[in-house]
Amino acid sequence: MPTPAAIQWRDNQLELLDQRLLPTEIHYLRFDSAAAVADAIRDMVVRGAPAIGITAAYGMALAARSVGPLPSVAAWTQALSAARHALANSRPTAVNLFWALTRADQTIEQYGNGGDVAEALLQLAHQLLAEDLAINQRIGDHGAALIAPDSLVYTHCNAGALATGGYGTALGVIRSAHAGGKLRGVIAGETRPWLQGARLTTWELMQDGIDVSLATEGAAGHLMRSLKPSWVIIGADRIAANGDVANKIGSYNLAILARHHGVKFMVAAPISTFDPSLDGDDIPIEQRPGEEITHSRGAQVAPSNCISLNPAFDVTPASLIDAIVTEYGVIHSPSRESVTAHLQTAKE
Ligand SMILES: CSC[C@H]1O[C@H](OP(=O)(O)O)[C@H](O)[C@@H]1O
Repeated sequence: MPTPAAIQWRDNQLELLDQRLLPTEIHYLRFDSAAAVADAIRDMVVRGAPAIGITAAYGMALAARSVGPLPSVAAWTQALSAARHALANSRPTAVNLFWALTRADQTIEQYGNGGDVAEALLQLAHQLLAEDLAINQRIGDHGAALIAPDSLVYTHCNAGALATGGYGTALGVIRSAHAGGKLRGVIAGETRPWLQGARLTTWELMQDGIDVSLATEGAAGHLMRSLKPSWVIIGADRIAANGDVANKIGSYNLAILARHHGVKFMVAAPISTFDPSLDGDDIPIEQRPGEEITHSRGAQVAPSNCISLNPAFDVTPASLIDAIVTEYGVIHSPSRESVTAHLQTAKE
């Protein structure tokens, strides 16, 4: 059975697959307001950089639809600015969210406050959702071309269909490599504290019939040393001008281990994940509630009032990355110069 859609528009309402319940329960929540959508992003009902961006676009469409026919300019402006503020403050690291809001701004500017804006924003969200699937299939094929036959690969967190408009970025590469008969197997790191690897990635790959083994993050060094995977393949939440990459916490650890063990390191992401306005050291890193560490699936696993540190992302320097794969091709040995050149190619 293919992975169910993370995002869908049905019966004139936004439906989000509640990823907090996976893999044991498939349940969609329905949304009719931007504020509720912002809460869903913050609470990780939906997660994953591209999926967050697409969902934010639907949130803006819901805000425009909520204003009703012939609103006053003040009512219109208040509704859309409140929606944009709530969505922009839901999660800080995935730049796709802000890229999608910019696309919504452009749509609103193009239509003014006429009646068509709600429909135009809804069509924008549909377009971003449909485009993302095609983009991921291109990313998958570009990345799979780098993988030699009979390869074992390691992946972290979930950069799959559930994190995108479908197919996935890192898992898109894995799906395309599997389709090409190149994979000996996949090791999926569980990815504490939210367990995207254990709960989402193993679930996606098993449903596709792809040989996947779940491991704790703590085992990564031992497995690289003993099983010698060819690649570590991850997604991204923000790629900076100098080629540094923000991704799920633990990615930086894997990059250091990979370099030490001669394992190549690949980042798979769409162009909408690039942020040329800053370098890696300036990427905002989301700090999430300590309860995500002191409790696991509701069960307390640390002393009450235990002080905890829960950064949701880290930044891997470009020097530890062998390839960044986008829908436009591959940036080998990323640097400020090669990233700039790639983004220029994408604009042409
Ligand atoms: C396809 S990008 C997915 C990206 O997002 C994940 O973070 P989160 O689950 O907290 O949204 C992780 O960083 C993945 O690589």
